Amino acid sequence: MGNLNKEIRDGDHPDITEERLKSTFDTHKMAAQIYNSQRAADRRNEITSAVLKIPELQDIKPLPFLSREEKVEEAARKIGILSEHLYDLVNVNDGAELYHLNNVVIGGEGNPLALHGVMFIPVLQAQATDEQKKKWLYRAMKREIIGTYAQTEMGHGSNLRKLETTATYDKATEEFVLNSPTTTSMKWWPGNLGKSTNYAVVVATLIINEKDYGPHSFMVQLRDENTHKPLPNIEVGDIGPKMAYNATDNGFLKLNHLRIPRTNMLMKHVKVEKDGTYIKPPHAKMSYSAMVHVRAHMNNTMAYFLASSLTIAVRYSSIRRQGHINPKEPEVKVLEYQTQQHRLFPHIARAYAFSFAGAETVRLYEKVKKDMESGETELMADLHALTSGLKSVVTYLTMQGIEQARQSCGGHGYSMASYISEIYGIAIGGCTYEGENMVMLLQLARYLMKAAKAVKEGKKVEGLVGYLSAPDNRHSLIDRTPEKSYDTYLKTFEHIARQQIFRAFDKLEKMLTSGLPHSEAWNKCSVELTRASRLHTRLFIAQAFARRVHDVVDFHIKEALDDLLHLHLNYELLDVASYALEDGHLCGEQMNFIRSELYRSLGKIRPNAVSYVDAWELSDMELRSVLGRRDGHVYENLYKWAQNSSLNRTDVLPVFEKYLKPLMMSARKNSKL
Ligand SMILES: CC/C=C\C/C=C\C/C=C\CCCC(=O)SCCNC(=O)CCNC(=O)[C@H](O)C(C)(C)COP(=O)(O)OP(=O)(O)OC[C@H]1O[C@@H](n2cnc3c(N)ncnc32)[C@H](O)[C@@H]1OP(=O)(O)O
Ligand SMILES: Cc1cc2nc3c(=O)[nH]c(=O)nc-3n(C[C@H](O)[C@H](O)[C@H](O)COP(=O)(O)OP(=O)(O)OC[C@H]3O[C@@H](n4cnc5c(N)ncnc54)[C@H](O)[C@@H]3O)c2cc1C
Repeated sequence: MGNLNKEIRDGDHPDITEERLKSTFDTHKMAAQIYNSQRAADRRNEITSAVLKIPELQDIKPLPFLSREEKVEEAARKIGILSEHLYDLVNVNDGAELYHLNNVVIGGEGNPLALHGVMFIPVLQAQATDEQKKKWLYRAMKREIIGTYAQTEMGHGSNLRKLETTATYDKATEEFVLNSPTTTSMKWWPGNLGKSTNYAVVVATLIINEKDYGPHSFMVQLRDENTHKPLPNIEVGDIGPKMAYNATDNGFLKLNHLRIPRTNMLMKHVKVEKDGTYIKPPHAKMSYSAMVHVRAHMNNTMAYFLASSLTIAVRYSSIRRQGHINPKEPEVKVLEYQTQQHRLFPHIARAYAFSFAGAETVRLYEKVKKDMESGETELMADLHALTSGLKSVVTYLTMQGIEQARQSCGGHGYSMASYISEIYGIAIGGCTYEGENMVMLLQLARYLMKAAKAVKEGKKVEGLVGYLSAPDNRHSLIDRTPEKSYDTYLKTFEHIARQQIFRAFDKLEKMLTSGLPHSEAWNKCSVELTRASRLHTRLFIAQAFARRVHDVVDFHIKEALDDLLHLHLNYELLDVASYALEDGHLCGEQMNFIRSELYRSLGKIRPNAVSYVDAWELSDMELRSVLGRRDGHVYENLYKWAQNSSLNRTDVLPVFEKYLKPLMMSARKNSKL
């Protein structure tokens, strides 16, 4: 097969060039699959090229060498330049392009407008009336004001019904009185709340005539638009350094009987009339739309984080030589070791899978969003279930994959020069934010239990849970069908998910029949319930991957994706096989078959490994990793990178005279005695 990777460059490390010459597919055509169209893939590269030509948009030094204050300032400096020139420099057209521009120029550690774009604008789009949009949304879109989404409190994040911030309606003045009555009621965590934003959508418990109506959204001006000083009755600040994501000022907010006009409650779907009459929304959870928005997009964000770490690890593994396979031959690239392949390749397949599952999720999200505009809410439950499960499974598996990528780089993986630790720190926030993973799995479990109940009652269920009422084979046909017939794999995944869903259902029913209150029975079944949710979600991911491969027309791309899918199905099935061994759906012989298919897949993927990660088209500027450099010249650049360390400014640090010298002197004196 001739080289299809057009990006062979003079001067690149010969070991990495050798990899690219082996490629069986055109990485830019593969990028079209990852980014869902050739146009989108082209645009990413156009944007990167435009940015590379603008000196003031380059990093002033590698980000790990910046202090927190410098990180915050750098992000703000760049966002200022970008905001001014967004259209003339790169003519950004949509959210995906904006996200890419942000990743290249600023990186994943955040910026003052992060929550403005990700939550503040979406919440206004979904929940503000036309009049409110005129007042705030259009100003927000022009960046005349900067906002965030302030929901979580020090004491409560998951259980929204117990938020302590109150919004009490005062009929006499037609105002809401917003109050943080306790320390734990302070808003705590919202991104950019600390120092950057001057407005926030604050989620507070609505009280009318002493009746609690649950969480509702209110627009609150936090700071003076000119001086940026906090307004009276408002205390606001930064919550301090975090594991990562430290260019972002996650903040706290204390409201002291702050009065805002009645018309500051976001009232597109729900209303409080002047006289205090409450008008319910068409669906009780419409006000949760901003969270669903982020959850729906998180698969792609996580795929990106995972792909970034794998790009670094796979490229590095192709130039890192250590040890021998054949003692008579030179030291091998560490990528030749089967353990290294097993450590990395299944995660490459997952990154692709998350991206394809993400594309399907965003499509459903867009449909539901459109429906909601006209008050249609039928698909909200499906979307909530799907996004809750995916959010949890994808963030968790991404965490595993990034950590494997780090370990696969040996000692240099632990250095910030790899940048993997920063990517890890940013990505794992996703296991917590936008719904703690266990909590979200249990949300999906509610949906699954309803479906299981319907099936038990003899009803047919459809859509995402349709397989629950479909015919099932007693034994898997996995090693009894022609090669590359994925139906048998998917049927085995279906069987596993179905069995676990009904196992959890039966356990729950048994406890309920024995007289246990529902919430107690639910808690006692919750591990089984979360397992059911994970298996259901992993089935969906495998199906989405198979659907995409099925739809691809280009022969080389289809073949390369098919190899990844084959690896994915075998690896994932081995990971969950105990469920199918338990009831004899799979037997020992089939386990051997799956294992040998997995090892065969690793060998098949190996020649294309660098191309699979190159296809994500992540520029050096965007990766910010010495190990992940596209040209493979790691060692000389590691040395250059270390020169940035402020500890190297002088040969002798003041601590020598201050502490080390006296320590050694006194030790020497003592040893002479
Ligand atoms: C583009 C983005 C990309 C990347 C992001 C990058 C940077 C951003 C960085 C950080 C952003 C982080 C922002 C945040 O973290 S904001 C705060 C997020 N907080 C949460 O997610 C809180 C999680 N908790 C909840 O969502 C809820 O409390 C709850 C767990 C869902 C429970 O709610 P509750 O009101 O008590 O409801 P239940 O009684 O449990 O359920 C009743 C009923 O309602 C259904 N339900 C719940 N939610 C929804 C929904 N959103 N849509 C539809 N239906 C919903 C639920 O299933 C149940 O239905 P039943 O039929 O079973 O009764
Ligand atoms: C980087 C980052 C950015 C954030 N940005 C924002 C933001 O912009 N705006 C905002 O409002 N918030 C933000 N948050 C807050 C975030 O949304 C919450 O921290 C998150 O929803 C989890 O809630 P919690 O902290 O209350 O966790 P808790 O609910 O206290 O979780 C603690 C433990 O309790 C368990 N648990 C809790 N409830 C249940 C249950 N019902 N059943 C079983 N187990 C349970 C959890 O699984 C977990 O193991 C951010 C958080 C982070 C880390």
